[in-house]
Amino acid sequence: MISAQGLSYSYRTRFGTVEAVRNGTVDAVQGVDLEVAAGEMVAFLGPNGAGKTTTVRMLTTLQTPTGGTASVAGHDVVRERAAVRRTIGYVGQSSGGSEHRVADELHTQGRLQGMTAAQAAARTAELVEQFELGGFSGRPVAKLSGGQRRRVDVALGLVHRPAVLFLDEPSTGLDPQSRANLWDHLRRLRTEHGTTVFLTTHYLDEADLLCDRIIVIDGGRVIASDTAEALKGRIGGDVVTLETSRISDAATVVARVVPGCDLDTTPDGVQFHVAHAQRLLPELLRALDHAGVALESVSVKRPTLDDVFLRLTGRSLREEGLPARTAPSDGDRTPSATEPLNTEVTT
Ligand SMILES: Nc1ncnc2c1ncn2[C@@H]1O[C@H](COP(=O)(O)OP(=O)(O)OP(=O)(O)O)[C@@H](O)[C@H]1O
Repeated sequence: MISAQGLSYSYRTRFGTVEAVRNGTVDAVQGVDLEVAAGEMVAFLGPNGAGKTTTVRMLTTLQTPTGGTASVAGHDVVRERAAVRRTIGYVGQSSGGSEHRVADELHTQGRLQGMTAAQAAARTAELVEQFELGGFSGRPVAKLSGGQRRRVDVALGLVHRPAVLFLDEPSTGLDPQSRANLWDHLRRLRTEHGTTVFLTTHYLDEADLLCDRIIVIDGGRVIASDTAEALKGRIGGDVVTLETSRISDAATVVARVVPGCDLDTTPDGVQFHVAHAQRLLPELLRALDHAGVALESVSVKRPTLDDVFLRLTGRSLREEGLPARTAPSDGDRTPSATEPLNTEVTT
């Protein structure tokens, strides 16, 4: 349903503030290959600046790739833009919300998609019911809570019954309850309507709990693609984390007591993977004590997606200080959360 081969995008920029900058360009997406089957719900996971939004904007025809090819439902994203736009819904990163009433926004979107007034009214009623918007469909979108507004955003992206829905960070800024509620709606969309859903996120739990498959992107390249379980299975064994200020001494002791273990240092200590951690801890703790390495904490846990990311990239998705957004290049602009896709966009 979604297919990309060697998809790439380089921004022209006047300010070189990220490591990916080369000769006045930022290589934001560097040869992405991906395949998403009909009816799949896929999370596109990666840290800030990994290239998620840029990839989605190319797949949704909002930006023209500078390299590679991609198609959605068999339509090329460059040569058959209009056909792609008819097939997809796109919900961008959260907007402030308009001053128009929820029902009017849905109705207008239906009319923009070429429906008659009667068809738009019927579709509005359907979506109000499906997304439980009835309690506030007469209120201005801008006056809704973040979770309510996000449901309206998703409903707006679905007015024309697209076969594929793209969502860019759908739950950023939502409280846990609103996020769970949105996830329920997205799950129902897939199970009841067979919609293919492709969402970007940097929330590990969202990718883990909601999606059939996870594609991990980092530095503009896909570094993994599998189910959450299979990705976690790659880690093998328990994850042991030792918090200490004596990081290199702790690493030396761990390497001696658990030879061949996969050892990483973190900002607060060391982390390694081993089968049956509980059996080796007494000996390890004695050795650390003997070496005079004081520990602030010890934890043992089953692998998480963050451990997978740490293994793949050598750093945690939760780390601060990941690449920041550079100053926009000339001609770029940000779409509203539910930009009508039949509007031509210059990139
Ligand atoms: N308009 C732009 N001009 C120049 N560089 C840009 C522009 N937009 C994004 N970039 C850069 O391209 C890279 C990828 O950005 P992108 O927004 O695709 O990442 P992302 O994974 O969606 O990040 P986030 O999670 O923060 O939304 C980053 O290095 C970013 O700074």
